[in-house]
Amino acid sequence: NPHESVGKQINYTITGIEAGAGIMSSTQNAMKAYGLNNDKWQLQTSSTAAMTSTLGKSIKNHQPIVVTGWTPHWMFTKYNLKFLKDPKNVYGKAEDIHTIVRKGLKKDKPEAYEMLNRFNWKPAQMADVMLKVNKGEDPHKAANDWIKANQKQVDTWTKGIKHVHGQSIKLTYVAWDSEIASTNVVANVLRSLGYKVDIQAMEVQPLWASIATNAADGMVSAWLPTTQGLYYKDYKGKFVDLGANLHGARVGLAVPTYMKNVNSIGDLK
Ligand SMILES: C[SH](C)CC(=O)O
Repeated sequence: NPHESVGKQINYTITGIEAGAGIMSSTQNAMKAYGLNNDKWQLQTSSTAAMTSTLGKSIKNHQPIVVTGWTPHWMFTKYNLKFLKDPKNVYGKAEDIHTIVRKGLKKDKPEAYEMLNRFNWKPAQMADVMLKVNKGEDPHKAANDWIKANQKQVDTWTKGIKHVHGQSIKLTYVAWDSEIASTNVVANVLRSLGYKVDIQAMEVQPLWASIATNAADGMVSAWLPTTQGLYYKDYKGKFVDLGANLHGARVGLAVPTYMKNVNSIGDLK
């Protein structure tokens, strides 16, 4: 019933992803900041796959829904979505995705360090690989196809770095479509330098712990400064931040564009 408050229409539920994701702590902050925090409101934790499938079903049935959303992500190309304005700037401005490596990597594996330090690409390029994977292509192959189609740019990440033999690299990541794309591209480029590369998916907290405990060599999944700012602070001093590998990402609450009268997070009340 369109005359009911939006909150009532969505059963006071914001459809989220896995609990430890930075977007979830930002959303809890947003619910407090915008007064969506009485006992009726809930932030549903599930997984990225469950969130995108619930989103797809709601859109198919033209139903109202509010999800934790981010770009680059295929959900913004596949569906007509809009971010809700965040006048209190709880989610932060445009986010960057940083490359984080373990202390000591530069000394132990200078070639891998150098390549990881140079890795950088644009949101549209990440979205390219993501869309191929979403269409069912194997991530390793989708990454390889992208590398072949962008060989000149990829060569700038390895130019002058000598080939290695008999060395391995362990990359960790979170199985968000965005990081499946970036981690597979980086893994394939490291393989082209001669490394044996193992990539392992996990939740955000173990991801940061894997670098801080030297269990892994590096990761390209750090959404900063706001989204994973808590982890950055918790593990300060136990990792090396190689800076942004992608600028202009964005995190927030998103709704289908057919929810005409909802344009700011405050409109949900
Ligand atoms: C789901 S966003 C890509 C990143 C995060 O929430 O930590």
